[in-house]
Amino acid sequence: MITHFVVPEMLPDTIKQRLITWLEEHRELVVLVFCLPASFLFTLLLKVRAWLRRLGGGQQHEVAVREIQRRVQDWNKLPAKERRLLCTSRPNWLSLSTTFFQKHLHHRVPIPLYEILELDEQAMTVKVEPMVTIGDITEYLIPRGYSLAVTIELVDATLGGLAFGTGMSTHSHKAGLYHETITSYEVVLSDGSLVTATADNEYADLYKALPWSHGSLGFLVALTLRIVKIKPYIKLKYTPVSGQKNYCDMLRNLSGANEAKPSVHPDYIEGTIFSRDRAVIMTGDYSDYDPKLPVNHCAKWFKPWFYKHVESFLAKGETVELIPLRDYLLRHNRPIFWVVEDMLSFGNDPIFRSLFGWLLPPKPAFLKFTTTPGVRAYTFTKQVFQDIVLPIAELEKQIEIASILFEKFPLLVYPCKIIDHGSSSGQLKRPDKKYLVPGTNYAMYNDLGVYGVPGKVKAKKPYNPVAAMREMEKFTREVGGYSFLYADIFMTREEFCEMFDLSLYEEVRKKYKAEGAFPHLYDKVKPEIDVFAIGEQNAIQG
Ligand SMILES: Cc1cc2nc3c(=O)[nH]c(=O)nc-3n(C[C@H](O)[C@H](O)[C@H](O)COP(=O)(O)OP(=O)(O)OC[C@H]3O[C@@H](n4cnc5c(N)ncnc54)[C@H](O)[C@@H]3O)c2cc1C
Ligand SMILES: NC(=O)C1=CN([C@@H]2O[C@H](COP(=O)(O)OP(=O)(O)OC[C@H]3O[C@@H](n4cnc5c(N)ncnc54)[C@H](OP(=O)(O)O)[C@@H]3O)[C@@H](O)[C@H]2O)C=CC1
Ligand SMILES: CC(C)=CCC[C@@H](C)[C@H]1CC[C@@]2(C)C3=C(CC[C@]12C)[C@@]1(C)CC[C@H](O)C(C)(C)[C@@H]1CC3
Repeated sequence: MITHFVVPEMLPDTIKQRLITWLEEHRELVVLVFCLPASFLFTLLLKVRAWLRRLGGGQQHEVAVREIQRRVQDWNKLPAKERRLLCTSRPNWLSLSTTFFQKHLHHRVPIPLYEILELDEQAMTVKVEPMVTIGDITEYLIPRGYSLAVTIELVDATLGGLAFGTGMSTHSHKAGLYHETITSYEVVLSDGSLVTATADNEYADLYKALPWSHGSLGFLVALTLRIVKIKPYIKLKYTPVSGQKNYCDMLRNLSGANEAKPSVHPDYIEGTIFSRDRAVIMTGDYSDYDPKLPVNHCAKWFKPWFYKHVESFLAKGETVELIPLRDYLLRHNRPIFWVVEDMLSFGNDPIFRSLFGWLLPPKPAFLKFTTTPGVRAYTFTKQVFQDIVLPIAELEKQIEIASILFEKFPLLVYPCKIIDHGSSSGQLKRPDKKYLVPGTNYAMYNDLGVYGVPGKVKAKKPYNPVAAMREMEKFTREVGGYSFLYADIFMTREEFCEMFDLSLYEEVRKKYKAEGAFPHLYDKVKPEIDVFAIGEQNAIQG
């Protein structure tokens, strides 16, 4: 895929074709000598930019918010014909979605809000501006002995983006999805007014509809999040399990899907599925230093990639080690879970790691910045990036279907609590009663992560990306699950409305005059390209 952007368009076709063939044959060399150093420089440039922004001192929160309100009021004064729908001016290449929302067709409003506003140790909350990243907040909270209740593993994700998209971590079987940890949102509505929405104030309907709204109801200018107390290490136990039912049962029991026993469920749970029949289940608890246990600084650049380290326990058997909290939270960083493996097959080689490990991972923003239409088509036809929230009771079926459709391992499993908030629950459909954990108001779901080049593509077997993804989405709808909307979706509008419950959302859009001001959720997250046509062209025929 790299080839398409290093070959200048103006070259004669024959030379261009030869160059492309050469580059494709030496793809990994191109990644090593061009892509990784360029990504490294790009990351440095972004850091300098952030540093300069800090040096300049941010605007006072109230002043910056008034400026956003003023811009929205000015937009209201435009003649109706000139009023294009509103979105933030954050460039799409900075965002962590695989789609490229067409911001240039919209009226872009800058949201220059990068500050952490207040830590309240009594209430155990932190108030932040929306462009604060996971990197910034962990840098601030961890030395003070706290962490967000749901800290996702990608340092570049913003706290606002996660609030309006969604987020989950290996602690989500206790804390739920990221939005369950948000206690209030401050939002600028389409008329320029500023409101604070909480679960029990007059804007409770807005509070419920904001998660999974992707900026289609208003501009977020501040949010308050729950925090938890931490310890310096995670005591992590790796348990290899054979037999699909065995590892699925184990994940259900550990996460509390069958019975709620909060004191016995570990703080962190993760499953890495290496084949239909073999998995390693990881359970972690906060811990102080224990001289009896080995300490593994697994995030250091010369260490084996985490999922490879995990895989080694299939042969070694059950093992316990201490992992410093930072290393635990960053465990999937260098190989971006297992995405980098498909770009650089020798990336986990000990010699490569010792010499060049520090160059990893390539920055998602760099990869997006350099994406050409050819690369974009390649990404969704020959690769798959999906996180899907599904009832854990159906875990065996999930694994069967994903392995038939994509032949891609490892698969990622994070258990996650989905709370039934009653009749007006927002965009997430209420969990089916049969999935509720007895005596509670929640059901245990899980994230199923499928990342990389499908085995069928590698083996040049028949593969139609659109048909495969639509099959996966159909299954998701049938069991009452939800697709993460940062990823490409292949549903029609009707199918989308079947997967999500948009009744409260549509009411809220009318009531707070988002209609005609912000794009509709479906329009905001649907792929910007004609996936059906491109998918058909790129399907591998049998
Ligand atoms: C203790 C700790 C916990 C972390 N937890 C998470 C997490 O939960 N989820 C996640 O996605 N990422 C986590 N990280 C990673 C962290 O977000 C990134 O390392 C950092 O914020 C930005 O990375 P960088 O490569 O841009 O900058 P770097 O060059 O790695 O860091 C810039 C500077 O900030 C310091 N620093 C970086 N992160 C922290 C931190 N969290 N606490 C104290 N000082 C820090 C570094 O020592 C350095 O001086 C954690 C890091 C640390 C040290
Ligand atoms: N572990 C996990 O849970 C992971 C989750 N993700 C996903 O990544 C995304 C977060 O990435 P990030 O790059 O930070 O976010 P994005 O920039 O992709 O923003 C996500 C959505 O929220 C909207 N939005 C963001 N900030 C504001 C604001 N201040 N006001 C109004 N709307 C706003 C964006 O609208 P607009 O287009 O107008 O900017 C966009 O539609 C989420 O979608 C999340 O699901 C990714 C990785 C891991
Ligand atoms: C719930 C959990 C564990 C989520 C983890 C999700 C990550 C694996 C995803 C989130 C964003 C993500 C899809 C991304 C990519 C890889 C997988 C990521 C990092 C990449 C970098 C793959 C290459 C693509 O061309 C492109 C650059 C568009 C994307 C960007 C987002």
